[in-house]
Amino acid sequence: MESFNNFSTATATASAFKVAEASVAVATLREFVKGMSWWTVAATSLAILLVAEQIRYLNRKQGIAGRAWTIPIVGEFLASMHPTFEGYLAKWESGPLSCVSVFHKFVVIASTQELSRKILNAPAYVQPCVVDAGKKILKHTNWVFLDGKAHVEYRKGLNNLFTRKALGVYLPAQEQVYDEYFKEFLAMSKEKHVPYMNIFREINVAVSCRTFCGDYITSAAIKAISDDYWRITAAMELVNFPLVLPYTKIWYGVQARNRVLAEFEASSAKSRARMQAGEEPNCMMDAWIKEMIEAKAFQEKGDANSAGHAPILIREFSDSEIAQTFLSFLFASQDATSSAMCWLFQYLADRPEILDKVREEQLALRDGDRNKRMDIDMVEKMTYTRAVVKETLRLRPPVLMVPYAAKKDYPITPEYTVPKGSMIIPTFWHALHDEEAYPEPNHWNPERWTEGKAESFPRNWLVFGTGPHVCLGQQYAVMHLMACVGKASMFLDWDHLRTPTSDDIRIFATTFPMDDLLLKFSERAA
Ligand code: HEM
Repeated sequence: MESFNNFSTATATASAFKVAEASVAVATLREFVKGMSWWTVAATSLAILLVAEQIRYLNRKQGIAGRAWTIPIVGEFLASMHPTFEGYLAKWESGPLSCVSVFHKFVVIASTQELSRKILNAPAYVQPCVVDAGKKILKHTNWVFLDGKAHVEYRKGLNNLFTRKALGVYLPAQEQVYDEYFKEFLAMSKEKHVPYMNIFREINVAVSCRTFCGDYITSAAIKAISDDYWRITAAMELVNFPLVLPYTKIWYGVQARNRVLAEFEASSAKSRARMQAGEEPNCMMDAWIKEMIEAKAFQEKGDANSAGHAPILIREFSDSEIAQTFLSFLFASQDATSSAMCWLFQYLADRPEILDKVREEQLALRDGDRNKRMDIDMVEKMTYTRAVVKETLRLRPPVLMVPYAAKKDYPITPEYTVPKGSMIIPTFWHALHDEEAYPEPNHWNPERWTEGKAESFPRNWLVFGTGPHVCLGQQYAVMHLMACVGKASMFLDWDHLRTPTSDDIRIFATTFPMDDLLLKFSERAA
């Protein structure tokens, strides 16, 4: 007890001294400031803040690559407004871990396969980071913002939409869209080469809407969604005005989002009625709603579903939740799939000997009859066409990086800890251009997937990410690209007008040919 009292007295005395010291310091500072003009006070405060900013930056940076000092206040904001591929590459090549600062945000970039995989598989430390505009457009209630167990649970309920059986159900609607658009391709570029980047964006919206909503959605509504989607992409800026004021980009984006959601919600209601009437599913909404109905029946009566297994009822989802989920799919798929389609048509036009091999495979799979409709068995046997798609995705990955946020201090290497609150970005370029896995990595060589050793390096295949947030639609995306280009090879010839920038990469959410891809289509003789 005695020693406790002594300790308390000593502590109280020390505290009293500290208070006295602090009061003296404040008084001295006050005297010092008194002799200064307001301008001097303001300038001194600013100088202190700027020095503190640099110290903070250096403390976070430690030994990793990056500027020796950060640009005051804005950091690398201006460079981030107009990103170039060459700028990104220089950053990735500067070190396995590098950093930038944008306003107050500290950003760590990982460029090696090992570090990128490590981040994507570290849900205890990181979670996906969506720009502020993303939350406004997709709505805060969207499932993509869930983390940890809640995310895993929600995702489980969506896996059934991408099974082999389900993918087969969506194919007829997809093929119908290819038929319609191929006619448009022929009409559009009859006279001369035209830029196809936007046209490919449009066909991908149409394929997505038909796959998600089947015939519940009209062609006019799909066209409107395609136009609206531009507004959604345009609103996705790194930094937006914080309020949704009328006639700003973000406001147009939110209006567009509302129209898309209204269409998807109405489709979900129609699908629910048709599935409740016991009809066959032919789109993703049908597949989801049918699974829910069957799971409920199983809970109530113990009936196995039509596939003979006991379905799991995660929970019942409302039309509004279903619509929001499909909005997230449209958001996740639209730019990436359009990017892949551009490069695919470009490379095949530039290398006719490879296109000939695709044609040979496609015709053989149709037993010599190019009019034969596709089914899942046929698509699965497209070995060479798959190699062409994979090689295109490898050489020109649509998604170059995925921003994550550090939930807590993250000791990513023995030497470096990513500070809590930083943005941390795994990147994919180096993994996908690794000399060992892909000799001559800048050469487009589909054979590396059939005869070469590319398939022996699954850890390098980061096109669709990895870990708990790995792309949900990857099988569907590859199947759609194979089916589309395979069918095009049967009915269309296309010529690419090469320009000096055809192989350069334009960053527009994803990667596109710098010259917007100038193509001319003509009908192919039977
Ligand atoms: C070539 C086309 C595509 C590419 C390159 C691509 C790539 C990616 C990447 C890199 C991620 C992040 C993975 C991670 O954080 O580890 C992702 C996530 C996602 N993708 Fe894709 N994607 C494509 C097409 C699609 C399609 C067609 C759909 C749906 C129909 C889709 C749905 C999603 C969803 C829902 C997520 C988030 C998953 C989650 O957070 O759990 N993607 N995608």
